[in-house]
Amino acid sequence: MSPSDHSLVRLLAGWLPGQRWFGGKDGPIDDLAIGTATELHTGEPGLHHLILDVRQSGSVERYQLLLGVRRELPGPLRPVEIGRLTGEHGIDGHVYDAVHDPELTRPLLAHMADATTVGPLRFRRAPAAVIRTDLDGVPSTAEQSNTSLIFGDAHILKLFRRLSTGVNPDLEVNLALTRGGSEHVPAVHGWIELEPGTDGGGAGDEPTTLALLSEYLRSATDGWQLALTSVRDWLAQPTTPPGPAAVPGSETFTASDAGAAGGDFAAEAERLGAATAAVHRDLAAAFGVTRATPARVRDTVFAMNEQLDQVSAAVPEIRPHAHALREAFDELAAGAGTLPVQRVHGDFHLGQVLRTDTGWMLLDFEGEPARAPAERRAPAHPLRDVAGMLRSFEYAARFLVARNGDLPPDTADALELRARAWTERNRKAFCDGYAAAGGPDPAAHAALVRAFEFDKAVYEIRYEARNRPAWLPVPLKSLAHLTGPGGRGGQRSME
Ligand SMILES: Nc1ncnc2c1ncn2[C@@H]1O[C@H](COP(=O)(O)OP(=O)(O)O)[C@@H](O)[C@H]1O
Ligand SMILES: O=P(O)(O)O[C@H]1O[C@H](CO)[C@@H](O[C@H]2O[C@H](CO)[C@@H](O)[C@H](O)[C@H]2O)[C@H](O)[C@H]1O
Repeated sequence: MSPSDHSLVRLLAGWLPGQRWFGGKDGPIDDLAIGTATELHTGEPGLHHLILDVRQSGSVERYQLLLGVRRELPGPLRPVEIGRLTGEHGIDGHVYDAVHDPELTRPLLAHMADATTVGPLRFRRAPAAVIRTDLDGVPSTAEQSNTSLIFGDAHILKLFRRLSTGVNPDLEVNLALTRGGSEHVPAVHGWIELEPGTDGGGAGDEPTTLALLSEYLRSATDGWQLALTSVRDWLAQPTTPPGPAAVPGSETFTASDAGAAGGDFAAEAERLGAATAAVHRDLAAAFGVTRATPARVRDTVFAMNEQLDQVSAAVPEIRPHAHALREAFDELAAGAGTLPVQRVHGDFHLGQVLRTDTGWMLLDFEGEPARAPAERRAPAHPLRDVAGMLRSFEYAARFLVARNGDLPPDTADALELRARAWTERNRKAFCDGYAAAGGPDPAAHAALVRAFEFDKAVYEIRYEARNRPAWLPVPLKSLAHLTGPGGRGGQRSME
């Protein structure tokens, strides 16, 4: 296959915007080129690894793809067909997203087990890891930005879809935490990387991480699913009698009432807070703690305002909230003292935590996919992660309320009250667990937490616009609550 295969390029340009992991849905593709093409499996079916250079609004992003080629496409693979090539550059057959073809997933494990190099691709096995080569991979159905393949009950391979030059922080941090003996992260089993110099440069001698193979935590359920189950239970509590009084005690309905419902999540939220504090300690031990001067804190606030400018330009619906957002950012700048900063998770939310038989595990230290690699690695105050998780409680409740569509106003108000009660109860439990386990007390740093939460909400609006436009109402609606009267913008009393 040659990088100048125009038919393939045309097919890919039409196919990319429909993929969950494509982060450029907010604008057209101006140009697409195949950066590297590496044949990983010859014959029928064939397997090619592609790196695509996608130009949009003047900048180029790189995406990774495993392309399968078959003369005849079996029924189960038809939905993932990209198109058909008729002899161009020796390809005569159907091309498709190969992560859905179990036959083509085994070679990936075999290459990692043997630590081979194929063209610019280097397959690596972690020291002491045993990689099974007799398992087929099945794509995970979890809600995620990349694509993960699950190999039996042994391994999970995350294929980073949008590539950042250099070692991915997910690999870097997981290796460091595993080495330090952290109990809250799955073991690294291997990875795939791109030789330095083959990817447009920019990172000196550092290879670019393409995929991460980890221990598969088979008994685990992710926090997002657990939280949704709890919210669903709570929202479905019978209401009596119908009509305006349908909300049980709506005027006096409190966060503690939410605990009376089935599927209460608060004890889990508290344990999750404790696990988060433990991982922050492990991260501090592995990477150290430094102190950010007031000038650096003001730089952080500058970056928050800058992100808001960018998002306001792209998503006009955020503009009515801009003033309240800037007030919260400026309050942090005004009171800026010296802050302890360290490596943090960087994109902490309920989809990044797994409840196993033995407790909570933390995943995906990649940072926010929409940020530049240097920003993702930058030390931050650990309450930034706490704020991320607090947003996630809000998301879980609001996601299900949004799913109910247009409801009569009374019913909508009732659901809103219930959702808020669930959110408050779990936010508090999480913060209590975090502080009790030795983390800085969120209640004692309200301005900091608020600024981080608002900044995360702005980030989420951009993320949803680019990746999942159908979800955009979730963070937008929560902004109205956050910045409105009685929202967190008005909760100065915590300090
Ligand atoms: N080691 C693991 N064991 C079991 N499930 C996992 C593991 N790692 C990830 N998952 C599942 O995959 C989902 C997505 O993983 P994540 O690393 O957050 O991917 P992404 O960065 O693409 O969002 C998680 O929410 C979880 O359900
Ligand atoms: O998991 P990723 O590292 O890819 O993070 C990105 O995608 C997340 C969604 O998959 C996104 O998280 C947002 O949606 C979650 C529900 O799906 C919610 O729990 C989070 O609170 C919310 O931020 C994340 O922001 C993004 O970086």
